[in-house]
Amino acid sequence: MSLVEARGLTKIFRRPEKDPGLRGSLKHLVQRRFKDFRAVDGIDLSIEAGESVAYVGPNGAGKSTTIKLLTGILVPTAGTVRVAGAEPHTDRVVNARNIGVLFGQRTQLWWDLPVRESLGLLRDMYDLSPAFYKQRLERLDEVLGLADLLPVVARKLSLGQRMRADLAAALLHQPKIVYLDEPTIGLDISVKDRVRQFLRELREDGTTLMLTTHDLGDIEDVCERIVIIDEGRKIFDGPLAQMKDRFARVRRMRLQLAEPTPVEKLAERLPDVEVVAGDSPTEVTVTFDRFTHTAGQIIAGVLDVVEVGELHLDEPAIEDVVRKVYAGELLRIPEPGSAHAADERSREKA
Ligand SMILES: Nc1ncnc2c1ncn2[C@@H]1O[C@H](COP(=O)(O)OP(=O)(O)OP(=O)(O)O)[C@@H](O)[C@H]1O
Repeated sequence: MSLVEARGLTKIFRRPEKDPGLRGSLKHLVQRRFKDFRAVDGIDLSIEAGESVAYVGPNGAGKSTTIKLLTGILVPTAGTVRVAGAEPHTDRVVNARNIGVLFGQRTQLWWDLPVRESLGLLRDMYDLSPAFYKQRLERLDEVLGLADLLPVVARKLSLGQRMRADLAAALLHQPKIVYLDEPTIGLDISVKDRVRQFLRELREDGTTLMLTTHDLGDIEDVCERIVIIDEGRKIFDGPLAQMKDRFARVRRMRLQLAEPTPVEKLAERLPDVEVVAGDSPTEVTVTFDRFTHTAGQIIAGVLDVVEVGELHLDEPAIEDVVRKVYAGELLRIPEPGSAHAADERSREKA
């Protein structure tokens, strides 16, 4: 069985529905109306021990709600969820021992206590033996540079220091899986690098990671797998490289031509494609939509006009794809070659 197993996971919130203005508010006071809203809508998710998964989607996609369902903070409306064999919302104590949680925007440290005392309280809550606690603190100090922070009161820590102390708090009991919500938000580059390096080490130690982030660097540096959700539904689940393949739509080909050729001649032969002259009269760059043209068609079109010496197909940037995810544009991109893609092409042409 996978470490995390969710089947048809669904969370429906009841939202008050009221007409605009004061009149609407007054009416709502006497005659309450509600509407169901599916924040998480039938998600299937399996995560194996040792995996590191980025869980991404535009604002309001349902990321935090999913994490809350997996951590047992929320009870699902429908579907099932098991984490290390336990049902998070019913087996709360067992679940708490198996998981660690870090919310980049909030702290789980006691605000007015030195970090050492917060960690001591967590040690007692998790019932850790003195030997285990000592060995854990040493390990966390090695990777997070914790020693300097231990005597400092949480509210006096800088954001980067607070994040290190919070990571230690989330990891003290050596959980099987750690959920990280925006773990590098607001950190400067050097602290970010340090946190990412630590997350990689954690992964190497065999800890399973699931993180939500808007930061491409976190995804590239820490995760092998990416799950994209939108409007509560999963729209992609696979390796990062595959995501690029599936969603990166615009491709760029740079060609070295056998002889100087006006770009207009090439453009005539390649309608719906952008042809731009390069630095020399024998260089051109062709930008095309991978869903409407293949690289082979582009090369054939150019060869009808002129011989080609060398060509180079640029790798699509993951950054472009992630930007589209956060702009909520991915839903509109159909699977290449699918009937839906053909429909969209004919719609675009029309
Ligand atoms: N307690 C609640 N009651 C009603 N609606 C809620 C509640 N919690 C979340 N929602 C709604 O559910 C949807 C998903 O919210 P969620 O916080 O999971 O999104 P998210 O993907 O984490 O977004 P963000 O990137 O902005 O944090 C949103 O439309 C949000 O308004």
